Amino acid sequence: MVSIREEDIKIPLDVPLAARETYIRNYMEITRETGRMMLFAGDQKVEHLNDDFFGEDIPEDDNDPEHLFRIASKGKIGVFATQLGLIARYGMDYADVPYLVKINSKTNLVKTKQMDPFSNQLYDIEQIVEFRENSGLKILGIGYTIYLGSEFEADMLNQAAQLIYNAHKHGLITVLWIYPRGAAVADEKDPHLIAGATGVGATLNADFVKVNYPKKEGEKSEEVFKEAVLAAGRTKVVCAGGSSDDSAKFLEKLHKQIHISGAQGNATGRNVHQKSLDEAVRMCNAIYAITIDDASVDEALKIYDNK
Ligand SMILES: O=P(O)(O)OC[C@H]1O[C@](O)(COP(=O)(O)O)[C@@H](O)[C@@H]1O
Repeated sequence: MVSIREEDIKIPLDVPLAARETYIRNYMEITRETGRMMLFAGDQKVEHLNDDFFGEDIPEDDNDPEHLFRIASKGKIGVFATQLGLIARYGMDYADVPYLVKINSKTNLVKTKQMDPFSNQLYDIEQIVEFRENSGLKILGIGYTIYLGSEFEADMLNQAAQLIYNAHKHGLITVLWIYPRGAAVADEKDPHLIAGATGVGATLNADFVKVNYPKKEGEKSEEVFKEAVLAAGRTKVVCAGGSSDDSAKFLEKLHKQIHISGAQGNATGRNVHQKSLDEAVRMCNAIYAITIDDASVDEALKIYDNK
């Protein structure tokens, strides 16, 4: 198992003295004292409407938002990311879950070819901090999506910068989802562009930046992804999971992202929740084993197969 000590954490200098202890506590909890993050992404009810939750090959359980909370409480995770509204509705029954509030979201109804994407901020940090105090829940961090290259890029960069500055003031951990997208973007998964995105995450002072796994004809993703990890410097890089894949293939890919590319965790949604509760929990535990316990793919598969 990889582990870090409190003194290993490079606390960003916009965290004021009074919030340093909270920042350290949140960082240790979100990374389970390893420096790596396993983020369970449950923000798709806005991002993809009901497409990810209902339909062929998706178990009925998934159509109920509580499925996400059941997984987050029964499975091993670092943090569960979703919108504040869902946390407020279900948090009383899932008080042990570590939460990350996704501050902006947009649906997939307006297509990129119709209009460049813009995801506006839903809450400010003062409200998140108020919610943390009123609910007593473990609100460890915030997340925000930037569509780099969109004609609304400047607004999203500005909101992200302000949110991170204010979040750090209160000791909250910050995760940026950065997806190059819009008319100006020819290839969203171009490795060099993804490296540009993680570099932007670093300049905005995000603790973690979440990107799509790069793809390049004739190259291995785990190799070309190294550019993005390096470009992020002290900001840690994690990958989105993408649409549901064969579980063994997914775990192998994750192992390579961490051990070949240098990613510091993962941020997975559909590959976990588009399963029955029992299978989703086993998948969480297998992902956690690779991310946090440094397990091999075989060891993780045994956990997934319940052997
Ligand atoms: O690329 P898209 O379709 O906008 O997807 C965005 C979604 O992907 C995620 O970043 C990761 O979720 P998945 O693991 O299901 O891909 C979600 O947090 C977000 O809702």
